[in-house]
Order: sequence, then structure tokens, then C-alpha cells
Amino acid sequence: MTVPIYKLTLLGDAYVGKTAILVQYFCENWVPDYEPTVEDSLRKAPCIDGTPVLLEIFDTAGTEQYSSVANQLDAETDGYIIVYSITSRKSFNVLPALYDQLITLKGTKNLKIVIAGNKCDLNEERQVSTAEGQELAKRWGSNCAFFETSAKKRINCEDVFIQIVRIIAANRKLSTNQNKMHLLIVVKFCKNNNKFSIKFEISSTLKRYNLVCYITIYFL
Ligand SMILES: Nc1nc2c(ncn2[C@@H]2O[C@H](COP(=O)(O)OP(=O)(O)OP(=O)(O)O)[C@@H](O)[C@H]2O)c(=O)[nH]1
Repeated sequence: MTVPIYKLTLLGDAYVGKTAILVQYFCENWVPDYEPTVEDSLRKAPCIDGTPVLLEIFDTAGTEQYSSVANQLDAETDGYIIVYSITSRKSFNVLPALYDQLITLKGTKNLKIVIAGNKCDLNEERQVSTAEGQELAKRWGSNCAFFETSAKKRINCEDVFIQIVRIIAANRKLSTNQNKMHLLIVVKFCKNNNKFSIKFEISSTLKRYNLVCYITIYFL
């Protein structure tokens, strides 16, 4: 059995809680001290919706001092977890520019995102409403979901990872089904003397390599 691999990247401004969410998901642990991330990558093999999967998660530096966002964007990433803090208007306001960079890198169709409005335990310091987060996710389309999270109180930390995997998996399934449909639909019949030939165009993926399969049936 081949275990599906999901490459995920955490993005967002400095100090919003990217590492804290990751630590909660990996270790069920809360680390109150702040140490800016330079770059980190972790692997986890959970079961999601009954399927064993391998997650390769890349934690990026929100601090420009360590790395610029552009340097950390990897085109191989299957899905992004974009984090802001509900206590920081600035961390929310940088998201549209980040989104534009991702669109340039991946294109709209290939972009899968979960937005996490973190530090929701600090409601009294809130600067970004829940509705604003929801509205942004809606604007970014059907391949985007939204959660408010708290790494401190372990709220929705696991859900952001489960949801991004679900979005990616649904898209992978869809593209496989589209190829199958192509195989079923594009069957051409042409009668030639007593010869009856059927032409198959296998799939759009294989078509890239000009692989077209012909099957000829003879009527005696
Ligand atoms: N109250 C509260 N504090 C949090 C939460 N998540 C993170 N913090 C705190 O916010 C600070 C920054 O958290 P990090 O996880 O290091 O933030 P980061 O986004 O990884 O920061 P960079 O590595 O600089 O990009 C730390 O002091 C955390 O303890 C949360 O959900 N609630």
C-alpha cells in the first residue's frame, strides 16, 4: 500500500503562533516562551479519515530578519496553513499580499489553504473579528477553510491539519476521476469496410506524452 504524502507549509507574520500550533499538534504540549523560528521541518504519520498519511510540515520564519517570505515559498507544497493572530490587525492585513505571492507561485486552481486565526483565547485583546476571517476564506474560494485556533488552549490545532489534508485529498480524487471520465467519454467508433475500429484516448495525463491506444475489432 502506498501512503499518500502531503507537503504542508505554515506561513504568516512573526509571533502569531505558527510554531505553537505545530507543537500542540505534534506533542500536545504548550510552550509559552518565544523563540523565533529560523526554519524547521517535521514529519508525522497520522491516520486521517481512516487513511494512514505522511505529513511533511515546513515551519517558516515570520521574522524577515531570518528569511523573506519569497525565499520560503516552495512550489512543491501541496497546501498552506496561513496563520494570523486575532490580537494583531497587522498580521491579518499582510495576508492579501501573501495570497498574491502564492497565486503567482501556484495558480488559483492549485492553491489549497486553511486560514488559522490564532490566539482566540485572548478574546479581550481581539483586533480582528471572526466574521472578517470567515469573509477572507470565502473570498479565497472553495479550496480555502477557516478556523479560529488557540495553541495555548489546544483549540482546533488538530483540525487545521485534518482540514488541509481533506481539501488536498478531495482535489486529488477529483483530478483522478476527471481522467477516468476522459477515458470513458472519448471513445470514437468508425466503420471502415468490414472493419470496426475503436479509438481510445487514454487520459489527459498520458496524452501529454502522445500515448494514444487503438483497438481494432474485425467482423468476419
Ligand atoms: N495566548 C496565546 N499565546 C500564544 C498562542 N500561540 C502562540 N502564543 C505565544 O505567542 C508567541 C509566539 O509564538 P510562536 O509560535 O513562536 O510564533 P511564530 O508565528 O512561530 O513566530 P516566528 O517564529 O517568529 O515566525 C509565543 O510567546 C507563544 O507562547 C495562543 O494561542 N494563545
